[in-house]
Amino acid sequence: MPPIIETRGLTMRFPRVTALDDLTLAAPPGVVGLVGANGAGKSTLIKILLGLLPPSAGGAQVLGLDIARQGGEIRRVVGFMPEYDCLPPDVSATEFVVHMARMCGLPPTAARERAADTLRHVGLYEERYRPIGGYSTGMRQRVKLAQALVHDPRLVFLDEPTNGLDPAGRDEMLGLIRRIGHEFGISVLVTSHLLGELERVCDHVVVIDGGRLLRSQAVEAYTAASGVLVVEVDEGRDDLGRWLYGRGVAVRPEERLLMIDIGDESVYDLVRDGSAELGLRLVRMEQRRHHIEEVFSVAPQAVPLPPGAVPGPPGAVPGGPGAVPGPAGPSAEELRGGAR
Ligand SMILES: Nc1ncnc2c1ncn2[C@@H]1O[C@H](COP(=O)(O)OP(=O)(O)OP(=O)(O)O)[C@@H](O)[C@H]1O
Repeated sequence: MPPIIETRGLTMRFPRVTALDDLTLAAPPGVVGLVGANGAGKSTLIKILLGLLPPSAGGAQVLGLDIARQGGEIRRVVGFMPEYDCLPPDVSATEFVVHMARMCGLPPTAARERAADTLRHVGLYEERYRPIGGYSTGMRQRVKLAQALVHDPRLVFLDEPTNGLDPAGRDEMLGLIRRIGHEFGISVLVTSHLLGELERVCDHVVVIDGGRLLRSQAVEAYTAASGVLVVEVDEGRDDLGRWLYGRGVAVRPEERLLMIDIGDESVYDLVRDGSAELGLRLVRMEQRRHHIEEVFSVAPQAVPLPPGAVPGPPGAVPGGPGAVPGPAGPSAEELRGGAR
């Protein structure tokens, strides 16, 4: 399937900052996440893709349409939910969304029908007749989403749609985004500075940092199995660690668990045998999966053992290939808190 978005060397220089720096990427149809810390260049990219802001250099296509020459056509087939609140307080959601449908060229009756359907789809019912000024943040986000969908677009750009929502509102919004992509068949480009939430709803995630592309790949590729085996025993963690270490296994403790390098398959048998020989109850043995947050971590590091946990010569615990990445780099929460 052809990409929904393709950029080539896209660059946007403002007088004091380069917001996008030679960005080349291709995003497939489906739900695509665009993640980056505040100021990474997400909103700038959306404005350029809508044909509203001419880039300093490079080019892009959206649904095969060229941003430099076909901005109007792009905006006809793409819906946009902006990050910031831009709703008139003294009209109702129905009036506003009907108005937006009319602006997109729908005749009056079709505009009213589409507005009613769309507001229902985003979960606004009786409230839709009340003035927007009295709405909660969650309701306002839904109105912004409805106006992005009312002209039946093939693709929607959602800029930070979970901003300002409480955990329940966030879950509902994420559920809606998945439905838009998977039930309504509308491709979605959704931005967030929260990596974890994109992991839950997206098929593909693009990560940018300081206007540069860090990574663009399917979500499964971010969360592929790592080379680390996680083992939990109900007691005797250190005994098992020593036992494994004595047989040449690279092992280190982490909280109540043992992290073991999967050198080869025999390590599974060794864990089983060690637990049996020591009379320990094996609670868990599973291959650790990567987290999407690790994109922002620096190179994997060895984590030193707490004194006396698993004895061995100094530096014996391996930090080579397969070592669990250390807690370096900003976490998702730090990314979130960074510039708010
Ligand atoms: N019109 C403008 N003039 C000058 N600088 C701008 C302009 N628009 C954006 N910038 C700068 O470009 C950089 C990228 O901004 P952008 O809004 O695209 O980031 P973002 O990833 O969407 O972050 P946020 O979530 O905070 O909006 C920032 O340093 C911002 O200050």
